[in-house]
Amino acid sequence: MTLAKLRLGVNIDHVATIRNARGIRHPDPVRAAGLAVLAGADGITAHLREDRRHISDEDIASLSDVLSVPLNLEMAATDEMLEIALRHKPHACCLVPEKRQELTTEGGLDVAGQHDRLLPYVNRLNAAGSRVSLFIDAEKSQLDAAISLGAPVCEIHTGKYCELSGKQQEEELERIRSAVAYGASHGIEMHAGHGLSYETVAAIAAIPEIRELNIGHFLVGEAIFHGLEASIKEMRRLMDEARG
Ligand SMILES: CC(=O)[C@@H](O)[C@H](O)COP(=O)(O)O
Ligand SMILES: NCC(=O)COP(=O)(O)O
Repeated sequence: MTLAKLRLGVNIDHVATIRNARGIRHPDPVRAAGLAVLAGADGITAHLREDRRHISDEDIASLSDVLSVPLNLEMAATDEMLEIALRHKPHACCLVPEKRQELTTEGGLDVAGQHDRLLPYVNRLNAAGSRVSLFIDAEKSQLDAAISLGAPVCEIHTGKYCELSGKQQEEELERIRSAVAYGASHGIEMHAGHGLSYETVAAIAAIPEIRELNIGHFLVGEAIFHGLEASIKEMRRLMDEARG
């Protein structure tokens, strides 16, 4: 069976990580976003962290001005980030958890535990016309909370799946499959991402109800060896192959 084509959102955060290592303008993540689009990205994802360790406010302003494809702004649920999102009105806003000391986003947003705190963020972003996405672990309780909040999209955190191996990885994959099926059956558009690579993408891409994958760190790393365009094209090929 051939499944509907998956969208690929290319996350350009770690182009900015390299730029920021020198505090200069090169390499420019906005230029990388343009190349990613030419290579077949259906959208661009950027995480404006509260500590601005990679993407900057100026990057978000430039991406909002120049992108020809949808921008998915990943952000913590804070008043500062809400104000920025309402100013730029990106196509999508993905609410993610943040910890100051973490190296990367360690887990999903605890939507079930913060329902009432998150409600005004979801409502204001929905009202502004941005598609609200909640970055969550593969748990039914989190999806129930997302449904009750009226979020149209959930993105399942695939980081744990990517780090595990053998039976544990298979069990996590099964948890992701059931969560995706559950969310989709309740009308949520299901996305997935975090830590995906050539080795891990196929099993996730083959989950029929998933509509979009967001992939960044691996692609930026692989670009060092094969170039950004070739790396994105290979990821696209693996995703298409997994859809049959
Ligand atoms: C929320 C998420 O998954 C992405 O933001 C991705 O992790 C890249 O940003 P970090 O590596 O800074 O977490
Ligand atoms: N939301 C996941 C994302 O945007 C990309 O994560 P990664 O591939 O950089 O780990």
